[in-house]
Amino acid sequence: MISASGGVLMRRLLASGGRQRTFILTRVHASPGERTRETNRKDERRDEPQRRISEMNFFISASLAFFVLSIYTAHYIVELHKTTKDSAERDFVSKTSLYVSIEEEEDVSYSPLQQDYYRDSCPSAERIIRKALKEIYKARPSIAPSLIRLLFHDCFIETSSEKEAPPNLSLKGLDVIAFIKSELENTCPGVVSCADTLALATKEAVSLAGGPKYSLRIGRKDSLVTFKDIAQRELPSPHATLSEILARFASRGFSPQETVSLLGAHSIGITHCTFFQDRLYNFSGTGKPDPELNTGFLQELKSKCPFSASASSPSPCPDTASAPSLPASDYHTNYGLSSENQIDGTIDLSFNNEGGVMFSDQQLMASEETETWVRAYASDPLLFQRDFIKSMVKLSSYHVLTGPLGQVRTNCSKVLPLN
Ligand code: HEM
Ligand SMILES: [Ca+2]
Repeated sequence: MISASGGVLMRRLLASGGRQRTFILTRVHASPGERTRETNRKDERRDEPQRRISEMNFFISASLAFFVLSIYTAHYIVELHKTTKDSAERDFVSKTSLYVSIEEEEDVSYSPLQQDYYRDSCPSAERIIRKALKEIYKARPSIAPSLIRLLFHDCFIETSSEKEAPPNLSLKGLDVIAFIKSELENTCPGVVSCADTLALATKEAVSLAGGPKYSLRIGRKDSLVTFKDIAQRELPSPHATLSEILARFASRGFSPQETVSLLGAHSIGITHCTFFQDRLYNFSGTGKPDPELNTGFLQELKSKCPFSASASSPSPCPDTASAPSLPASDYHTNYGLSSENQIDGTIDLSFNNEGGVMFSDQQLMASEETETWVRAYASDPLLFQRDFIKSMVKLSSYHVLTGPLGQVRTNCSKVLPLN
């Protein structure tokens, strides 16, 4: 089993080994002192076509190094399979080896899921998902970051149907999952869960955006209940401090290192101005900008996100500081509408590839441990890729329901906000 899946992994990695890629993440969290060096390049990234290019170049590495890693990984999997007999021994081996495979970790920790769960019931499932997403991505490349974010929210709050929960209402990509699910229903009615559809579609999205390919075990079931209260409380805020962020992730079993790797996802996609406006105009109630923002960067951000009283004054909603993942106005006036209907401006999360635009991202530089990982990932794209994938697999498998514990929804669109 392990060597077989390792072979698949290897073929997939090799298949993508020839592409030229650019690594974007890494300057996102660079220190303020380093920001000025790139200020001359920033204007190039402002318009939409440029944004798409940066999305497509999501994550990466020189193809040669990528190649080498994939070979080592596959080799390691094969060797491991030959030499180990039980999981305790495998555990030992994986802890002492430099090259720990994603497959291996998944095998030990998430056994209810399987490599080929729909082999008999819906053999074309993965192909249907891949094909649909490829088409959609061509017309709408922003679907890639949207799905990655959707997966994070869905896994973090443990159910796919928090339709009444404000933080999820603006989540883009739900429509696409509903569409892909309807395609699956045409071929294999009632077989493939919404949770697997999302996990597999997100895997494709990462790859389409230029990120690494990975394999994912499947067989998730959909939840029978919603967790709207959990949804409101448990999603981290863009104003969260490092200790708050680490605590949220730790309570779900993610180490600081894994947390940093996951937040590398903020190297693609957009954020609304609302989520960092206080850093520009009224940081911590001082009436002044965040001193961490250097002058040039601050001016750029201000020109993208002009002062808006509602965003900069203390929130009328006491919960907003600890919970929301969408603009405050969504909470209070446009409840239920997509954030795309907002007047609020947006900015690329990779804007300038410099300091973190969101306070929560910048916070990763606030402790030695997390800063070390930010720098390590910034200087070693392969390490980042590998750890990001491992964390995505872990996230995709967090608290999954399997077997009789869950259901297979026939219609994911019931989680759509406007239905
Ligand atoms: C401390 C934890 C996190 C906070 C506070 C946070 C917050 C946010 C916020 C406020 C936005 C902007 C949304 C908008 O304006 O529409 C955003 C976007 C995004 N987030 Fe996070 N996030 C966190 C962790 C994560 C993780 C773990 C992932 C994935 C593994 C992720 C993936 C994304 C992506 C890809 C986008 C861009 C979405 C798009 O362009 O449509 N985030 N996040
Ligand atoms: Ca969920």
